[in-house]
Amino acid sequence: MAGLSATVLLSARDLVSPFGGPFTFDVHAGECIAIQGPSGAGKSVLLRMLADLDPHDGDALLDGRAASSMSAPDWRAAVVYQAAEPAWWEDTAGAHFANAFPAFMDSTLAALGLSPALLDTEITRLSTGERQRLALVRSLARRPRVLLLDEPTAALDPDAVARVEALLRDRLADGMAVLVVTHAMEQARRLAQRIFRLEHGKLTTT
Ligand SMILES: Nc1ncnc2c1ncn2[C@@H]1O[C@H](COP(=O)(O)OP(=O)(O)OP(=O)(O)O)[C@@H](O)[C@H]1O
Repeated sequence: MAGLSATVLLSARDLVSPFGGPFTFDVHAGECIAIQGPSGAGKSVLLRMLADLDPHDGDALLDGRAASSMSAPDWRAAVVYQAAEPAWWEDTAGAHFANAFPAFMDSTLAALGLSPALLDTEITRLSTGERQRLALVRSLARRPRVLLLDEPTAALDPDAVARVEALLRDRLADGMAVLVVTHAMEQARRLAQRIFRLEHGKLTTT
């Protein structure tokens, strides 16, 4: 873990769901952990437990503070989960960014190769890859301490994948932690300091 902060940001403590666990591990500030494993192994459930979105036993801690001692909205503002197929509740992507800083929007859209005009396009008319990158913009606009990404580049071409990874590296350098579920071993090797494998309800480090 050379170059990484020694600061533990997020801790999972005996997290258990009907689909796996107990999971106990620490994530450091600025660290990226990739999670791999077969379809249906429970990778999404693990991320959703960390975001306090799925029922579970055990607890998660942020800066040593237990999720169970915080309100769900406060926890989820700091520990942000991005689904593999994120939901949109307004007609356009732009309507989801009412509170985002213009400078953040300009630089983040440019970094991801997205035209600002896409913000005014109906969500249903956007390509899958455009929606996937706009979902990342939406997640980052919340300024998470920990970002939980569920297959964030599954719909993207190699250039867009490289842009996403570069943007994540920038945020990691600023101290954000990332847990990313990815089936792409090469991506896991490029981004992550540690790679976890989830199979038969158990986590191992590869
Ligand atoms: N709310 C739920 N109710 C019932 N079963 C669920 C629920 N959520 C997840 N599951 C089941 O839990 C198991 C793990 O699902 P999960 O989505 O975490 O798998 P995954 O490892 O992310 O798979 P994939 O790589 O295909 O996305 C699956 O068998 C799924 O059907």
